Amino acid sequence: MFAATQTCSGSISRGRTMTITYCRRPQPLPKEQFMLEVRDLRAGYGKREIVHGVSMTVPTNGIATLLGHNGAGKSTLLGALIGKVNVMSGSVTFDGEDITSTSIADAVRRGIVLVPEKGRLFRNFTVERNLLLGGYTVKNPAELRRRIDEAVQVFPRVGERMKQLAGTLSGGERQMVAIARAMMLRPKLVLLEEPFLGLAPQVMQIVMDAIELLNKRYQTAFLVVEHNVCILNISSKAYVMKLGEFAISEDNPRSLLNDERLEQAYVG
Ligand SMILES: Nc1ncnc2c1ncn2[C@@H]1O[C@H](COP(=O)(O)OP(=O)(O)OP(=O)(O)O)[C@@H](O)[C@H]1O
Repeated sequence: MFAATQTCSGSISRGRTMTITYCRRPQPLPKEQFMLEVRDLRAGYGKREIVHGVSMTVPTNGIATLLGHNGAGKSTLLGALIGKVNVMSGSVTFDGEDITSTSIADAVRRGIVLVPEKGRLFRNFTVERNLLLGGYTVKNPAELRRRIDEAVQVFPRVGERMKQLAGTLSGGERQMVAIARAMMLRPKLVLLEEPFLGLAPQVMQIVMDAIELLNKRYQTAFLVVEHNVCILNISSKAYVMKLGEFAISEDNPRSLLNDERLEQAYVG
């Protein structure tokens, strides 16, 4: 549902000049349904602990957002969820099963896909080949083609660039292909790292609309790491990280747009 109710300031840490003129109301979700549940997680590199005992949930079919200043530990936390970063203690439950200290391959097999910052496409492959590689476990060619067609419905621009080398795409197009590629496996949970990074407002809006559409159409849950607070408009849960801990945990993310605690968590 769309609601032209208030404006939304842009990135807190990278300037506050952007204005988005409408907001949406996230659908309320039953509180006890979690796709991902993290309990007292400590994680880091070698003996250096970066994430200091955080607990969080990503609602089933929901969009959770993780905000926080540079170096707060957001990427480290994401990495710990999928076996990229060492978990020191605590637990991670995904879709009702314990996956603490899982491997990346196991996380993918279970339906968790990471879209890293800037998408990390295969630059020397066409857009089409990137999408085909994204669906590498889909053995039925007709099904694979159907999924590409559905990706083009969500991102018409991706359809226009199908034969173009990924390395020649614009930043926005790259982000669209990266998300489309992640969706090829119809994951249960997508971990999205800074999807709005460097995007113009209109392109950012296209990407945000697509996240919301994919979430609704495929019941895919998203955990989005962002600096741009506009993501709060489509979020059903939000966390703000500071120095490896959560300074804020919020069930009504839009309320943070007018909440001094958000700015405090960044600069205080
Ligand atoms: N591979 C690594 N080895 C050792 N330390 C690391 C490694 N990756 C990150 N760090 C350290 O962990 C801390 C948190 O970094 P992290 O990338 O998780 O923060 P972030 O919140 O994602 O920051 P940003 O918003 O800038 O991406 C930083 O002090 C960083 O130097």
